Amino acid sequence: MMRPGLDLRPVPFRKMHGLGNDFVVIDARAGAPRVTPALARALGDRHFGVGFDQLAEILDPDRPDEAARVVFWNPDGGVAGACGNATRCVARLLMEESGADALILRSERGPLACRRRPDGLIEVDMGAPVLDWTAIPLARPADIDALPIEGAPSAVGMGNPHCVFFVDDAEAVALERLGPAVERHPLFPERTNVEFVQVLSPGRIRMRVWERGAGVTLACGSGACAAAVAAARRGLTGRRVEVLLDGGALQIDWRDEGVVMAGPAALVFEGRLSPEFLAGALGAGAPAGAIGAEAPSGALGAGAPSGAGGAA
Ligand SMILES: N[C@H](CCC[C@H](N)C(=O)O)C(=O)O
Repeated sequence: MMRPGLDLRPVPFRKMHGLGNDFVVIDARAGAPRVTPALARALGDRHFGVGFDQLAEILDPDRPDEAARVVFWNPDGGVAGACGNATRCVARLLMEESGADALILRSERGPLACRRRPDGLIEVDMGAPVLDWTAIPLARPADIDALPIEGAPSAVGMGNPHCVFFVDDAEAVALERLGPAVERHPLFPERTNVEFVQVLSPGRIRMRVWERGAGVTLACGSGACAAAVAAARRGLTGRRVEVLLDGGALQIDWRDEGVVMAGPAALVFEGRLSPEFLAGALGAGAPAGAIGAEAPSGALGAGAPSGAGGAA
């Protein structure tokens, strides 16, 4: 039931995807109400909500040279420190809005330089890989190129943790069985995204992914970056590779300045979340300034990171 006094105006959103890794994008700039963990969970439900692999929330920049800040939510209500495919989608939207061919977004991990290439693909510098076990993070010191887990996977951070297995046949991997077990392996205190990689040639790899807080997805940009770094560190590939995902291909180039990813960003539809959906999703409890609150006044809703067990 809708409480009298609740401000449940329709909330505009966009549905986008990068290689079938799909996103709801909510523009919370200019004091618009913020996303909460409860809204992310309700909206992420593919039957009772809209459904997404991640929700990208666009916030006002806090530096004049940056276009916006962006927060990535998983459907379990947790926050992800990085999302490569959604970064390209948000970059595309804001480039179309401003007419610029390049801009800087800021995520939890820092600035992300984005540009539109002449071939129409969106390119993002995802930053340097995190190769220090404390920062990935791992629970204890370990060789990040051969973790003490069956299959001796690699660990790489891209603003979020990744555990990369090298396999002979990526198609044969039981992703839905292995993914959740590795996601919650005690070596990863904030849980982890899980990639299975088959090296096809020094310039091409095949990858399938299980995402922390989301499950099997058709593509993962940060995961493709992590896989490319892990493969190059093992000498299996060069530093430039094409990564073939279930939803299509990404180009990854591990340069001195960072891991540069290029791929498409697609807009599917624009819609509005109905007051009825919001009332059911949020019940009586949205904090001030959040979507569904009594008095949206710009206060920030707080989300616990997926990794900190924020998903209830
Ligand atoms: N799909 C995203 C990554 C989401 C990672 C998220 N599942 C996490 O908890 O870190 C990408 O394109 O990079």
